[in-house]
Order: sequence, then structure tokens, then C-alpha cells
Amino acid sequence: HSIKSFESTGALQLNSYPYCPNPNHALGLAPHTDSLFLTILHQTNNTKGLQILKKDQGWTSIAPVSNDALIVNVSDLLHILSNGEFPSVYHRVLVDQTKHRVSGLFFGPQVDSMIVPLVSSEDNVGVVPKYRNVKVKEYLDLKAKHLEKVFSMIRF
Ligand SMILES: O=C(O)CCC(=O)C(=O)O
Ligand SMILES: [Fe+2]
Repeated sequence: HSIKSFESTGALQLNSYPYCPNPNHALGLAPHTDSLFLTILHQTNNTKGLQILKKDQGWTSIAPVSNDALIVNVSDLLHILSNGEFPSVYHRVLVDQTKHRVSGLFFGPQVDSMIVPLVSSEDNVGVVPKYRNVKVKEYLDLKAKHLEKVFSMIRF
């Protein structure tokens, strides 16, 4: 269950995951990547739940470090903007058997801006863009329709 509040250039989302007597039979959130630039995440109640998919180790829990700690995840628009140098992180959320968990997230949507893969600097002469230019609004519409296939739809 989540609550979102939008302003012109930002959004705060609060997620609530009630405890679940049978955590192996339910997911808090199905696997996905986040759609915008960066996701800044705060986990409360010292309850783990967030997992990221690591190439060699599979699903790996990201436990809360302390109440003051924030987790910063790379999301899709930064993936595209960096021409794949910073891949967006595939993640999911498990539920806890006894503890209610709440997380808070910030995003930075700029729905009218154009995302252009950055390829021209002295260090990467000759690197070609992997993705076409895409407006944030168009990207979000594509993702809503095609989910994880979206990168292949804007790839050259
Ligand atoms: O609750 C979390 O730790 C992550 C939430 C999340 O991935 C999302 O809302 O996109
Ligand atoms: Fe997410």
C-alpha cells in the first residue's frame, strides 16, 4: 500500500508492508526497476525487506543500517542518461513474518525534459549512444505499457 504526493519536480512516496504470517507465500513488491533518476530510500522499524538482484549472488538483502541511513538506488532515467554506465538496479521487497515495515522514497521527475544519453567527453571519444533520446513523459508511458521490455524499445 503506498501514498504518493507530487509537486512539479519531485515526489514523496510512503510504502507500508504489514507483517505476514506466511512470508514465503507473498511478496511486498514484485521485481522492478524504478523509472526516474535516483531513488532515495529510508527504511523504518529496523526491518529488512528490500532485496537487489546481484549478477553472481542472486537476490541479496539490503538491511537497514541505522535510522539515519539512506539508500540511493540508480533508476532508469539515469541509466539512459549515462548510456548504460550506471545500470538501474533490479529490486523487490519481501514481507516480514512479525514486523510491519514502512519505507519512504524520493524521486525527481521532470516530465517535460528530454533524456539524452551522454556520450561526448574527452574520455569516451568514439562511444556511440545505446539509446535514442526520449522525453520523460514518453518514457513513463512506454514503461507503463511494456515494463521491463522498455529498454529494448528505445535501444538502437
Ligand atoms: O520498500 C522498499 O524498500 C522499496 C520500495 C520500492 O522499491 C518502490 O516503491 O519502488
Ligand atoms: Fe522500487
